[in-house]
Amino acid sequence: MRITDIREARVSIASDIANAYISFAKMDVSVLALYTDAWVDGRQVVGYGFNSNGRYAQSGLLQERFLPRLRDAEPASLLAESGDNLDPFRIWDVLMANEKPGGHGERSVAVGIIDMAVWDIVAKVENRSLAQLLAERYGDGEPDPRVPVYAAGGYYYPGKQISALKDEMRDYLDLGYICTKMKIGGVPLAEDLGRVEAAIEVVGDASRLAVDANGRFDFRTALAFADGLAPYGVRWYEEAGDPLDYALQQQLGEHYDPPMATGENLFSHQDARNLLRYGGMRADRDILQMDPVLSYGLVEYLRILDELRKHGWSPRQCIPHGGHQFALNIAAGLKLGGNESYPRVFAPFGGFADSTPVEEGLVALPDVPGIGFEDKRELMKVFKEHLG
Ligand SMILES: O=C([O-])CC(=O)C(=O)O
Ligand SMILES: [Mg+2]
Repeated sequence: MRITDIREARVSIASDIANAYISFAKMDVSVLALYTDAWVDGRQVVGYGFNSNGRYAQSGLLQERFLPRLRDAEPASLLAESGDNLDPFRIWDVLMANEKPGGHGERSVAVGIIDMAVWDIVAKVENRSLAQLLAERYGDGEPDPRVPVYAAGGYYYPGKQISALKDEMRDYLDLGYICTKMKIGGVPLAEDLGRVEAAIEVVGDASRLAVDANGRFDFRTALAFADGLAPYGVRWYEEAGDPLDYALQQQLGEHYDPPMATGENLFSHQDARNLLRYGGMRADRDILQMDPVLSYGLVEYLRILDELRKHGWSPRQCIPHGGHQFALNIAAGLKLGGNESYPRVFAPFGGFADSTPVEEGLVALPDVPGIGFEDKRELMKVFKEHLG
């Protein structure tokens, strides 16, 4: 078996939304197709990958460094022992040859995109969903049949009123979600608390609403928001300060008892380990959001989960960032606590398979080999248009 063609393209997901830190006016993603000479059930096996929102397309790193390494590798060096499927771990080593440790930058995103496409292929060659494959290789044989998902949104839009935020939250409930998330930190505390109250009014209970500051706050502001939020009892308080400021996170945890969440901007098992060592995160309630695509792919995410276990954490405390089907398969197969979802924003990369609507906050996985993109018509259209 071999990879016969590699195609990558940049696709815009620009919109007029903003969180407390960035505008998405120029946001884009890389999409990738790896063609192979393998055929299953009369179909050529093609693996697809893309990066989650929040980091830009990785065309430069992919075209100049990582895809040439994949192209130039001896085909047999990419294969599992059996010789009839790819080996994601061997491929990871090929991609990361001559890369120094630390300073991960965004190469972790480029590698994650390739890793997603590789796992799509591996599961398709085995003719089962990635969730099933992961449960068989790393779990107890059976994936979770349904995964809890929450609707992420609640962004700042130009001129957006409280009434629009409420409409948005209502829309998510109508789509079958029970829990949602909204942005904070883009306006003064009092104004944000008004927005939080309005959202709670719609979702019905503060425990169904998470809030996300996107790393905006210094310690004093993080504490002021903590004091403002504490009486409500929101589901979690996400990325209060800079993602690498473990001391801030640790001190926040001493003041703020309800759940905190962070990790979407930690891109390696070493960074995740530092969070567990120094960030004061509490294994009985806090949520870890490392995103398998942004952080060097599933190969590295498995190392992150190993670190978690060593530090006494259950994978059930992980709810990955990104709202993509790759993480949904990982959540089901490795029995995480849930997955993010973007039902409206970042379409068609957000949301899940067409045949598995969200019901009561849970989503099933389609019975489709691989990651299941073939059951997501609008996304397949984008792949076909840009990757042939
Ligand atoms: O606004 C963003 O960058 C996305 C984000 O933080 C999230 O999904 O938690
Ligand atoms: Mg976030």
